This record gives sequence, C-alpha cells and structure tokens, in this order.
Amino acid sequence: MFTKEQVRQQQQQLLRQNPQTLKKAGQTLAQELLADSRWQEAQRIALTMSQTLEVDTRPLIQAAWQAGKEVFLPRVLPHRQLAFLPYTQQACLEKSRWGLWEPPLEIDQVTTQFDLIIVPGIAFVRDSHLRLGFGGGYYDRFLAQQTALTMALVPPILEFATATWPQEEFDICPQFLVTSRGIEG
Ligand SMILES: Nc1nc2c(c(=O)[nH]1)N(C=O)[C@@H](CNc1ccc(C(=O)N[C@@H](CCC(=O)O)C(=O)O)cc1)CN2
Ligand SMILES: Nc1ncnc2c1ncn2[C@@H]1O[C@H](COP(=O)(O)OP(=O)(O)OP(=O)(O)O)[C@@H](O)[C@H]1O
Repeated sequence: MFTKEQVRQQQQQLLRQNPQTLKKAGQTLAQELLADSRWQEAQRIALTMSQTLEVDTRPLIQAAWQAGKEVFLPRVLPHRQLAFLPYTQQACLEKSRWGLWEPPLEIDQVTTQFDLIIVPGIAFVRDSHLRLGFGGGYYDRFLAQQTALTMALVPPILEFATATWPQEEFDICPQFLVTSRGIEG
C-alpha cells in the first residue's frame, strides 16, 4: 500500500512523462461518452475545465453547447467548497490562484441541480471505482450532497486493477467509468 499522496506523485510523474498517451486515449473516451444515451439525455452537465495533465474536456464542452445543453464549471470557494456556475459560449473564465480557469463568482447563478457530473481524477480503480483526486476533498464534499449521475473518463494510464492506496470513509466513487472497454457501471 502507498499513501494517497504517494500515488498522486507517482501518477503526476507518469503523466508528465507520457502527455501524448493521455491526449490520444482521452479523445477516444470523449467520443465514446458522446455516443452514450446517458450523455445524450443529460441536459445540465457539470464538468471541469481541464488542465494540461488531465483528459481534455473541451471537446465535451463544445459538443454540449452544440447540442443545446447547459454546461457548469466549478469555482473553488473557502472551506474546500465548490460553486458550480454556468459556462456559455460567450462567457469568459478567470485564472484562479491555483492556475485553474474558473467562471466568475455570481452568487445568484450558483447551481446545484445537474443531470450528469463528469468527475476529474488522477487514478481510478476498475473494480470498486475508487477515485483519487488532486487532494483537497473538493469532489468528495460536493458529491456527498448530489444525487446526479456521476461518470469519469478513465484512460488506461489512470486505471488501476485494484487500489494501491487506502479507501477512506468519505471517498465517493463515480458510478460509471468511461474506459477503452466501454462504459462500466
Ligand atoms: N481541471 C480541474 N478543475 C478542478 C479540479 C480538478 O481536479 N481539475 N478540482 C478537483 O477537486 C477542483 C479544484 N481542486 C483543487 C485541488 C487542490 C488544490 C490545492 O491543493 N491547492 C493548494 C493548496 C491549498 C491549501 O492547502 O489550502 C496547492 O496546490 O498548493 C486546489 C484546487 C475544482 N476544479
Ligand atoms: N465529506 C467530507 N466532509 C469533510 N471533509 C472531507 C469530506 N470528504 C473529504 N474530506 C477531507 O478532504 C481531505 C482530502 O481528501 P482526499 O485526499 O480524498 O481528496 P481527493 O478526493 O483526492 O481530492 P478532490 O476531491 O479535491 O479531487 C481529507 O483529509 C478529508 O478529511
């Protein structure tokens, strides 16, 4: 067993060494998700604006806009909370102090009702769907209050057959993993 922090560092190093692997596999997974009925039926979709060493979410955002869906992106708040705000084709994002692109905070626009949540992560376990994020517990806190469908895009480089880090009681696992084998529930 490793600590969560050790696995995060291992994964970050692996991703830095293989940036192309993530990109290519990510494109295939995005296409797979776009063809899925759960995506097609979702009207309100919460996801993230991807960073360099993450699966590219921009094709998903573009496709959602084109299909007339509503897109929501998170903004980091104090106390490790996330606020999800609408992201439209005309909107501008702001660069946060952690280098993430986030929508401006307009309190009356904060949304908590979604049909589908695409969860980010740096490692996922095939059998249990256990997820390791960037560390902060933002998504564990947010998902604890959500009933929407949760999915994650999991290229082979992010996938573990079994967990090499301890599962904690607050860890919330995405319901579906989009993998190169298909979408696994
Ligand atoms: N693209 C993308 N956006 C995302 C996430 C993500 O994983 N990917 N998040 C997924 O959760 C949330 C942001 N996650 C974050 C996770 C850690 C830190 C962080 O550790 N920041 C400081 C330490 C802060 C502190 O100690 O108080 C640091 O890195 O030094 C910041 C944001 C929301 N937006
Ligand atoms: N529902 C919760 N309520 C309060 N604290 C929580 C909750 N979920 C997680 N935490 C706290 O958040 C911290 C970070 O959790 P963890 O290392 O699992 O983050 P992560 O899932 O990798 O990150 P993220 O969700 O931001 O991508 C833990 O120390 C934990 O105590």
